[in-house]
Amino acid sequence: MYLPEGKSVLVVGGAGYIGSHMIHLLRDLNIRHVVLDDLSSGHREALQGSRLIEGNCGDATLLRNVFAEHDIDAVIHFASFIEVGASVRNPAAYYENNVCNTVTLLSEMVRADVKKFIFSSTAAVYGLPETSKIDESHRKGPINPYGRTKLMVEEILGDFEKAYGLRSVCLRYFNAAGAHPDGAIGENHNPETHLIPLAIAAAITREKVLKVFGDDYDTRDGTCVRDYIHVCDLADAHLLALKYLNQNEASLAANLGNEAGFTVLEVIDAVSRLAGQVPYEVAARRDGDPAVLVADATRAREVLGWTPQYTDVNDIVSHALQWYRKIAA
Ligand SMILES: NC(=O)c1ccc[n+]([C@@H]2O[C@H](COP(=O)([O-])OP(=O)(O)OC[C@H]3O[C@@H](n4cnc5c(N)ncnc54)[C@H](O)[C@@H]3O)[C@@H](O)[C@H]2O)c1
Ligand SMILES: O=c1ccn([C@@H]2O[C@H](COP(=O)(O)OP(=O)(O)O[C@H]3O[C@H](CO)[C@H](O)[C@H](O)[C@H]3O)[C@@H](O)[C@H]2O)c(=O)[nH]1
Repeated sequence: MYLPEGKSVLVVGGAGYIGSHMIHLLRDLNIRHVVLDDLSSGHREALQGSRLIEGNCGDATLLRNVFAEHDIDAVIHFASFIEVGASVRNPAAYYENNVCNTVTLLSEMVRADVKKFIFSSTAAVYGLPETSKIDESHRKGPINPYGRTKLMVEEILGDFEKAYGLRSVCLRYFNAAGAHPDGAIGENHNPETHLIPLAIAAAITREKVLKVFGDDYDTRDGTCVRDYIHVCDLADAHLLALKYLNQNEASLAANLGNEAGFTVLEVIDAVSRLAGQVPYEVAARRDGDPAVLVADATRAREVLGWTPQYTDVNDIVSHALQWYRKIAA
């Protein structure tokens, strides 16, 4: 249903946060897979024994060997640099890794006649929202280099489909959060910039005060609203995207979010209830932060048949908390 008999999926960036949850799911379902990751931000132990080829997806020679040795039917591409602020300070590194290396990967796929691709895109391709919920037809206007790298790859994918017949599913995640409920894997970024793990660390260690970036936005309490989506629900959507590419002739772009927004202060409240009081102070706005980002994920539900399982923010926070306690122990 997901792959033709005997074939494998290549998971690029599978040792990272979201990628490792994909690998966990593939292993649970006995779906053949191999991981390519340069471990620039990923963790070998997050693979829990799945096969790792250590290397960069911009290395054409390595890719040629990977495609020659493994019977790959599809590629899921999680590998990229992910920090909006760093992309503003060092755009060259972001265009190099997120765009140039991806073009090399795509070109080697075409050379090896591998024509199915699932891409980690982002809500950041939309830029400043013009509607309360964002659907896929919303105007694209990224406001930082990170978002532009993702939109560029989406456009490149359109050209590769026309020219070479390479089909893709671009999954535009909103805010990935949470950890595997079995406690085995979770978010381990260094430096960590994401709200939920930082709020948990502040509550547990009480060493650092969480900075709330702005309380003068036009929202119900003045802080930014985001759509937090559980990382296991993201992994499920990739599986459905594999099925989609196996059963359809078309490409697709789909939002992945819970269609509900939480303010920064509401997230702090949820963390405070589960982990203890979060020490915080209001700081200046962070550059490049839209006030509200909430998904309309109708297309993922209707076309892919996706139903998120962990829609309660308390589940998202409690899974992240369980993971935090494990790595802090
Ligand atoms: N975390 C989020 O909230 C979020 C939201 C929207 C989109 N995304 C996208 O999802 C993807 C995964 O995000 P994440 O949070 O798991 O990030 P992550 O940094 O945890 O994982 C990325 C993985 O890719 C690897 N990698 C990076 N460049 C590589 C290269 N050139 N060759 C081989 N491996 C390479 C890293 O070592 C790491 O294991 C990224 O593309 C990101 O842009 C993430
Ligand atoms: O210490 C912090 C960290 C975050 N925030 C706020 O919390 C919200 C969420 O911030 P995150 O850094 O957790 O996530 P982002 O919304 O900035 O970005 C995430 O989602 C984007 C898409 O919406 C991109 O894909 C990006 O890669 C991904 O990290 C934002 O309003 C941010 O200003 C704080 O107030 N204090």
